Amino acid sequence: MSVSRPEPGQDSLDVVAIQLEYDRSEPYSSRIRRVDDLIDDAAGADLVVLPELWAHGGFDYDTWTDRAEPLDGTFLETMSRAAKRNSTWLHAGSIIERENDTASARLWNTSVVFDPDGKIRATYRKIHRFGFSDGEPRLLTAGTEPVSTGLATAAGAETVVGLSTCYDLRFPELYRELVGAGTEVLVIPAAWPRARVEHWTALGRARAIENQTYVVQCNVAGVDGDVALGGHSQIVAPDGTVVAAAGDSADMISATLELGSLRELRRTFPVLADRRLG
Ligand SMILES: O=C(O)CCC(=O)C(=O)O
Repeated sequence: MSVSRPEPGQDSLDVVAIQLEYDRSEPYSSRIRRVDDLIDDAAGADLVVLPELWAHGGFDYDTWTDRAEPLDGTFLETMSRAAKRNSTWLHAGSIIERENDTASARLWNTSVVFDPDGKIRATYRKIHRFGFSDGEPRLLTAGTEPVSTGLATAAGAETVVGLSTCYDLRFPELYRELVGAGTEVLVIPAAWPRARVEHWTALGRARAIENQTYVVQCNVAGVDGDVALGGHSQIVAPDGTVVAAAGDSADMISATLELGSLRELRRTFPVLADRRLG
């Protein structure tokens, strides 16, 4: 992982997380067009975040092989144009990424981050696959590399964003690695079920507090097949305060991330420096 640490400063970052709701009757192409318009509604943000597998369907396993795309596929081309049109950083959530056109091609659950020129600046293949003996472990290859990326705004703010996806949230050791690489903002797209939504909100706050990072969690609402999704996207400050929160249905939440305050907290309450293991 190669990232540079930002210079200290009183920078801030305006973030919007778009909590989507969809059902399987909505055609794939219409869903993409609808979300493309929603990205325009977030115009002015420095960073726009979408949920995990929102186009491909978080639990729509039977469609994954057909819908899977390479990183230069048409769906991500649409996301690239949206980032460029709005001059925004866009975390496009994740896609089912296809390795190549062969029948034995590997598939990954891959998050993709575009810069305001519409260029891919980071991709992250989900390391912890959800489903135990079914779902992701059955269909997808696990990622192996933690990924973070530098992010700079036109106004001069600079930070490092650490990537992870949904079930990863249960594995705190991943976040320690990301923080070791300079991460100040954790972005976590998800398709997290309603049955365990308390875990989603509590673990997001825990990751923020223990790592002294902002945490941007973007979930899906509604019902995907027979799975009720949890919604409750949230943006958490490094002291654990929830600064923006969504409810049970489609929503757009926003917050200004005060990077100067984060750096001040780390300076005045330097718990990360007291780590003894790893
Ligand atoms: O950990 C959980 O409870 C949900 C995880 C999940 O739904 C996923 O990673 O897709």
